[in-house]
Amino acid sequence: MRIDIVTIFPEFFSVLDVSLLGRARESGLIELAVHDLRDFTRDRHRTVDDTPYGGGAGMVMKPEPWGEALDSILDTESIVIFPSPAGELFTQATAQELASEKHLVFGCGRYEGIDERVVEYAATRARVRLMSMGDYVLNGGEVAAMAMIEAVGRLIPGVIGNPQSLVEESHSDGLLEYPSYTKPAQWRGLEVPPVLLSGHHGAIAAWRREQQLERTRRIRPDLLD
Ligand SMILES: COC(=O)c1ccnc(N)c1
Repeated sequence: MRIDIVTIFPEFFSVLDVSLLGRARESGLIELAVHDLRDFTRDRHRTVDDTPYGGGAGMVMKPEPWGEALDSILDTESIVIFPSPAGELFTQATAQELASEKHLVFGCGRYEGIDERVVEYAATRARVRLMSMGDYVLNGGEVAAMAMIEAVGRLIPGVIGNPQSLVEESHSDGLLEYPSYTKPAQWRGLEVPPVLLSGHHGAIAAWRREQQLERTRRIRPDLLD
């Protein structure tokens, strides 16, 4: 998979050089490039924003630099993702879906957002989706893009060492994950549930499933609708 990110804070993504995704990039499983939107400006001050038509507080990102940036990146297989509080909710199912794409392009907005014509123009060149991480506002799309890149990247075959660990985690089967324990068996007067020490795999699987259902009912009943 190739991932391109357009942002005015390219240094924000240097963290993607380390850890899991860093290794995935070294192994060629993921090809990632970060583009500074200001490199696509034509004026001396490398201006990326201006006042909003119709008035209102704040500034809007100008369309011209975005047009030049997207023209240099997009191909027919690209899908452009604009992180936005006005987007569709990004879920594990979305991550699974995007993990099979060949080319993800993240357009990270700042200020009061990006001129809407950028989204309209991008849609003439590629598939476009606005994606939200939940009902809250951030200062820019970078944090959301980072979360989506991690959520998607870890699902790409070969990125995670043991693919089985992807099967038993929260939301992979629509439920919250069961609680996990490791040594020591007693810690500060707290015990590990005895069934987990029983070696009885059937009973352990049944207990874990019940824990998933109980937790989901208690914490995220909406997932059971
Ligand atoms: C500027 O972007 C945001 O504020 C944003 C992006 C994605 N999800 C959100 N909940 C907010």
